[in-house]
Amino acid sequence: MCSTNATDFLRALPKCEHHIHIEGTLEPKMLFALAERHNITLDSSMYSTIPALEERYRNFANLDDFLAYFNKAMDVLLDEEDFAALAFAYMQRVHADGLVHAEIFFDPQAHTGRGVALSVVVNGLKKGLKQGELEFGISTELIMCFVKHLPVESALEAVAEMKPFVEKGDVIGLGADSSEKNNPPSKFAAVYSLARELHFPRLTMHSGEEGPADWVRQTVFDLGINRVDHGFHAADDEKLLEELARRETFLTLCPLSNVRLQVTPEGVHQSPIPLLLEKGVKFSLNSDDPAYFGGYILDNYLAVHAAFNFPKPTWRRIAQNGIDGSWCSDARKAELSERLEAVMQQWEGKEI
Ligand code: HPA
Ligand SMILES: [Zn+2]
Repeated sequence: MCSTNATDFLRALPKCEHHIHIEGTLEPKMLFALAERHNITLDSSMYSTIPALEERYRNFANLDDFLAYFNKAMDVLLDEEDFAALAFAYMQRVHADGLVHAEIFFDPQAHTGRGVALSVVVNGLKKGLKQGELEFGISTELIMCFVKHLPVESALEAVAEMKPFVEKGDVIGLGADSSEKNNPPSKFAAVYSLARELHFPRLTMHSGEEGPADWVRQTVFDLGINRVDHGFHAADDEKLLEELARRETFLTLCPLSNVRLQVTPEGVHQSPIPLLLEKGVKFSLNSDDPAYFGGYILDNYLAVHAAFNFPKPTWRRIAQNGIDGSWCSDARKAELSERLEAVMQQWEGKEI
């Protein structure tokens, strides 16, 4: 548990989120409501009641167990309005947490594979995000992820299909998510080569969530990707950490996700966050799939504070690194840095 002061301070910190799957914000309540709206009969062996589903979400055995639910739930997302509502609900929720900038993943193959047009997905998401930006002043970007469980050819097609949306600036980058088991980063080198050819401005990849430190090494050294989503197991290799610090590789950590997916089964205190700070590896704190993992962005900050009780200067450093590591304009970064400075001044001399 965190004190009221710590909660207020962490809420006030201008926070940036770089690892959030929009499909992972589909709350059970919205899932059931959309199923009803579209006359979809949910599979009763997975979806009986909202409380039963919430309870099931507390008991994931591993990443693949979670992915079965994550991928099934999306069946209720069908039209532009659904995607817009999903994106706007996320913006509304994180505004209350003090989020100021979000870089948001989505899985185009998971939708086009069900017959939903790519334009429906991107235009719907953009609509919801734009409404949220206007109402709450949160800046956002979209990053497509290809899914590692489908063939490389499918990922190549998905990247090629995204080209017009990248040219318009609607999508700024490529990531990779889904099942890590048996899917080393090197398998996907051609997908990133194509993204570079098509001038995707930004590249990232889920790596080292369940996979070993060596796969983080492959991601950064062999594929030349300098942002790593999770990157958790890099912490098993101190030499690698030193190299990541030297290269200013940015890790997007997800503390509550790691607990729910049994990466840190006993709690956030098992996270290597203090070691990363000591080694100078830059990272942000993120919610990953908040509807499934028991918390949005502030809950993740609070869980880290409950585990490590960091002093204010450490929190300032984490927040500043989150701003500096963002894929927004320098002007936006300067604005957010000023906001951080103002919050630190307000809190000067106060205990957290
Ligand atoms: O944490 C994750 N890892 C891999 N794939 C995912 N898809 C949604 N969340 C995740
Ligand atoms: Zn993720």
